[in-house]
Amino acid sequence: MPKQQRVYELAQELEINKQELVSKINELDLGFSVNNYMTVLNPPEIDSIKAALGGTKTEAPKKKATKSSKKKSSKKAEAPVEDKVEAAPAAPVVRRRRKTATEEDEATEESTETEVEVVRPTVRRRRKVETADEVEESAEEPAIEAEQPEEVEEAEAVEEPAAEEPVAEEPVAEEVAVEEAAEEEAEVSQEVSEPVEEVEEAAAAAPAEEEPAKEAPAPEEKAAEEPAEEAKSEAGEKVAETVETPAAPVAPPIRRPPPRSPKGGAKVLGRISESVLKDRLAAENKDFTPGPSRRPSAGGGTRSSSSRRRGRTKRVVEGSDLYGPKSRRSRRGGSRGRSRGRAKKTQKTEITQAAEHKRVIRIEDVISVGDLAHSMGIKAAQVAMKLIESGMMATVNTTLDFETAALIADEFDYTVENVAFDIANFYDTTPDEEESMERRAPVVTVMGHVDHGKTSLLDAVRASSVTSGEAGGITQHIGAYMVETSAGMVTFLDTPGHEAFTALRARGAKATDIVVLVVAADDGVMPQTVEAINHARAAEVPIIVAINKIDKPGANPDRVKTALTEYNLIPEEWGGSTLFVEVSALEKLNIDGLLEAISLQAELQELKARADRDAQGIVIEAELDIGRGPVATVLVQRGTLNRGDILVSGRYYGRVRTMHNDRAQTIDKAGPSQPVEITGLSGIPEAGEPFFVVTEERDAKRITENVADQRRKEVMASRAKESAGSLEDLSAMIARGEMKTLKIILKGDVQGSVEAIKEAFGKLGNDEVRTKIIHTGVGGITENDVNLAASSDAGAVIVGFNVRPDNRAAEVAEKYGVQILTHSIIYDAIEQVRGILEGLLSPIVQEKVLGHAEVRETFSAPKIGTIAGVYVTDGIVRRNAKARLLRGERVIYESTVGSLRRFKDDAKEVKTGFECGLSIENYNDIKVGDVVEVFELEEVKATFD
Ligand SMILES: Nc1nc2c(ncn2[C@@H]2O[C@H](COP(=O)(O)OP(=O)(O)OP(=O)(O)O)[C@@H](O)[C@H]2O)c(=O)[nH]1
Repeated sequence: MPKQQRVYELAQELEINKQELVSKINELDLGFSVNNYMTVLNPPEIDSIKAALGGTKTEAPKKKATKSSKKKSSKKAEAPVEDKVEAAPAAPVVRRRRKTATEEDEATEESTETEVEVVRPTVRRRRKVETADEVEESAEEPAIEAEQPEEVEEAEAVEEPAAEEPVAEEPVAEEVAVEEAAEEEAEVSQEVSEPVEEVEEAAAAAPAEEEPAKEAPAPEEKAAEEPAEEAKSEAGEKVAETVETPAAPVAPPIRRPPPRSPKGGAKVLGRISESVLKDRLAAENKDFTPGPSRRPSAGGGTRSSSSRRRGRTKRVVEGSDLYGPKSRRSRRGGSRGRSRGRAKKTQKTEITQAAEHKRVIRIEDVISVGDLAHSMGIKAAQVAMKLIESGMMATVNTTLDFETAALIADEFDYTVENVAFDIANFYDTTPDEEESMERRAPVVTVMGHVDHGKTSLLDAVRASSVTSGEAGGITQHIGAYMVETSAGMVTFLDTPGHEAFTALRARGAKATDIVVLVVAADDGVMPQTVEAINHARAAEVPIIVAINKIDKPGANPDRVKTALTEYNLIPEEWGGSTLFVEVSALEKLNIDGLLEAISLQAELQELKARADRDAQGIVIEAELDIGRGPVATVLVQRGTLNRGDILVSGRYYGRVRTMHNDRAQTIDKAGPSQPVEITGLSGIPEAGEPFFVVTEERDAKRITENVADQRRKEVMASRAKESAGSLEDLSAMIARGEMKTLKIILKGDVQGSVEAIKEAFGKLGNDEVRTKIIHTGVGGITENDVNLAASSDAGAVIVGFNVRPDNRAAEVAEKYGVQILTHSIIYDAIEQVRGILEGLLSPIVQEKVLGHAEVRETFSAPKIGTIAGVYVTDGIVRRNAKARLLRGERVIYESTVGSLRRFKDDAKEVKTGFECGLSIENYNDIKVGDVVEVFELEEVKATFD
């Protein structure tokens, strides 16, 4: 001490159950919460937990004793299960009861575990928990399995009773998987426990909610520890079976004395008669499938803890949105693991109607058919069938986008929720209450054709500002500034030019309230004027037309007005609704008139914002200042930005260290429509990137990390799509000279075949193209492989020999456009790669002679030059075909056939035996006796042979 501890370590120290400790920490409202028992606690947190849990320790010795004895018996039971389960005699239920009933004085959570064991064998559950723990600590990465989705399906269908598949086989090593498993366990436990209570009540047992296995008689525990392990295991299995198979013989229930305990959350132990249980479930309109390989409940409070955790997922930063992809992967892995475990445990599928709240499937943009089916607890084939019925060919690996997944899920009465990380979810888009808002300055952007006077007009406006002459009011360029007019403040974005405007708009940010369209009176409506109109229209921003340069002699404002009517910009005096102002930026004529028009327009728009809230806004521009680090000009759009606020913008965040207004004055706060220059960000955000303020720095960190991750993937995706969209694209790349090597990631089922294929690939190719193995490995194709392929400079293909991509890898490959080639015959793999390489070879250009023509006479034509009167001796002569002039054996000139005529008519081609006149493009020195050889070039696919 003092040192950090994980929750489970503290639980060990406090001698309480780790899940229970998680629940308690979150219940105690200590000012922090924990996600799961792997969460790291700081010394102060540890102290406050210990202080708050002072009373808990008193229970510890009992618990420990119970737990250890339970573990002991549980462990004893484990070993034989796998080998002897089939040989064991069936008498199970009683034995199970005995074992579980031994848990005298067991604390809340322990008793709930026991209760689960009533209906499902303890052995497996205990093992899963323990194994998961162990794996969690030891394994960094789940074992890669050459997992074929079909196998999963098969497994679901087989559903053999198989306690022998240890959960540790599954890649559940990661924390989140375990956590999720725990959550689900809790739910199962709760569901299962309800009937138990009922049974107990029926058996005249009183306060079912109250007490763990207090009444469990000691002899039963002994019985549980008897050497007849196999019988016990068998018992567990049998319990499971009898519960779901109505025809199975049912052992008579053993009634127990009503349990008593002052502690809440514990459940009464009692043996459940299958028929009673079934009746109970039937009464509740539920079905019961004992399959889920869920761990025993970690305590009476676990359900609430689980829901608390869910509740937290809705929090900005605790949500699943913020979990890294790694966690998500492990979650998936975990869920697959459970699926398989469940499949092997049950004899046959029973359709379990999920509770309403569980009928929501959360996906991140996409989901595979297999995963979707799994989430709905149905066979992938059913989902595939639905898709095929709707006209979409699908396999278990087909990736569905959110819309399709939602449609299909709806067919099965499920809802799909897209929980993909989207920073836009963090922007508060709910409008503030009308009464909380106050008038704000309009934000104006000046646009127009080049040289029509945008900059001059902005300068003139700035100079006209009431405050411009103030001492200390040295204007500095911060990309935006506020001008005080007689009608109030106006904010000008000093980003003339369409690019800046569109850059802001491209990010969905609407920074501008009014566009001032500058049109030079002497030049009129020009292409960029029209572009500006279109941009403003697209952004639904009203336009004020400033007809500039009216001081110029050739100025013709009416011509401009007339021209603009074509674009539906009609001045008021002509019956329209557009404000037109005639100005001279140079002479500073009527600048007030322009500002007045702006104020009038702003009034019409009733621009309001709430000031007393966290700031939100947009980055106008940002750059790196050598001395100050990243400097950003931001426009506050709602709320007030304070110095010291934690600001998040795209990938970057930081505490606002300094804040200056457009006159370089240090300020502490900035309200709506105010542009300020800030420092303190971790990087340079892009112009147009929205920003918002968060309270916790760690929230900012997590959000920006996710944004960075997401943007990286987007870049990778677009790059991969461009570069590795298809094999044809790869060929196109080589044609463009962009790739000379075919990068390959090679995965195989065994090292031997990987080595053999690697060697064979190495021999393919020639001087021009070759393979380059950038990664090899034994095992299934994983998301990492796909990421590697996608991030490879020129894209890479993945070759899988006797292995397939897991669902996640397939999804990501689809997303990034990474090619995955799977084979089970080495020869085929080699041939395909050879084919790709050959496709990458530059085609061979061959010459094909079309024919010859002998020059019989020559004459010259005005415009054309020398015309040769020729006789086609063989083949054909074609207009525009390539031609070379031969004099004897010498090639005199190479060009194309220009004009081609027979008598007075133009001809396309002339055949053997005919005469015609032709010219050779750019060559006149044709002589009688020369031969014109006509030919064309054709491309032939190159091969290595
Ligand atoms: N006579 C006259 N000349 C003007 C007026 N406004 C601008 N000019 C001149 O027009 C030219 C272009 O003005 P700018 O303000 O640079 O025009 P701009 O639209 O900002 O140009 P770009 O930034 O290149 O798109 C300059 O030489 C200005 O002096 C005006 O009202 N009257």
